[in-house]
Amino acid sequence: MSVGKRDSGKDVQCQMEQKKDKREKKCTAIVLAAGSGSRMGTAIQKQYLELEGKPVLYYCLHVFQESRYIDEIVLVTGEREIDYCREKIVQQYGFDKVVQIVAGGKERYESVYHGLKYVEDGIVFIHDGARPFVDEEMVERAYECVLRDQACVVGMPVKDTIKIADQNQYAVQTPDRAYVWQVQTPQVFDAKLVRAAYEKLIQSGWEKATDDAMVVERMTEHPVKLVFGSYENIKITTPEDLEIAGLFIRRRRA
Ligand SMILES: Nc1ccn([C@@H]2O[C@H](COP(=O)(O)OP(=O)(O)OP(=O)(O)O)[C@@H](O)[C@H]2O)c(=O)n1
Ligand SMILES: C[C@](O)(CO)[C@H](O)COP(=O)(O)O
Repeated sequence: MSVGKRDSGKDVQCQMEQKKDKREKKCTAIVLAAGSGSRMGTAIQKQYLELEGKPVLYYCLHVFQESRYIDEIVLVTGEREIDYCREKIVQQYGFDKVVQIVAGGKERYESVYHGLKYVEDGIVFIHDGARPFVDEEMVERAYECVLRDQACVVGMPVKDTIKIADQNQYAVQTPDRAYVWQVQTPQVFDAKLVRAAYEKLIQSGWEKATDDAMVVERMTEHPVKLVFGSYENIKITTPEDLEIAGLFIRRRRA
């Protein structure tokens, strides 16, 4: 390697360190892995299925473990999977940023609520353990956005035309797709804001929250900013998603 090249490598390293040093807030990732995976229909829950030699859950934990933004990880699993996760995932792959492994609830929002109890103030990244393709650039975009807006979610503009249907499955509306996004995770918030929203949600008894942005929107009216995720940041939900995920990983390795 030439001296010039080595110097520019040093510069890049130095810039990265400065960026890290400039970080203003502690960041905790809550990784959700307490779902039953009913739509996947496999005997083993989808987050533990093998994907190119590693459990699905491994991939996002690896990204957060390596991230220069994430300080700690709270892993939320089923009560019966806590020991398995500790031994076969956290210890086996050396994920030492995992500071808690806690039992989740029946619904996703209950699992988030349990996880939030272990988060101190700062910033919280709430992420589906069934989304293996979060990456460092996405984490960075979300981090920069949350510093300004206190609440943001990653997602992508939809590619298809969307129809709103009535109960009889007749199309009743076609929203302008320039304003329609499909949201993903991580969903990233100021910890105090999202904790207050979840406290209110639990008190309200409302049971229809399918993502965290919805909880913040309804319970606090605080605006939630949309940040670009990626079209690869899929959630493993049904069997074909696992095949697609395998393809993405093999392509990256090639
Ligand atoms: N009670 C729940 C439900 C879901 N999740 C997690 O939230 C993410 C997104 O949920 P989803 O894909 O709906 O997972 P499942 O509930 O497992 O799947 P299904 O709805 O098909 O049963 C997953 O990482 C899942 O493990 C969770 O931690 N606790
Ligand atoms: C949070 C989420 O992944 C955003 O797309 C999604 O809403 C989870 O919903 P699910 O019903 O648990 O799949």
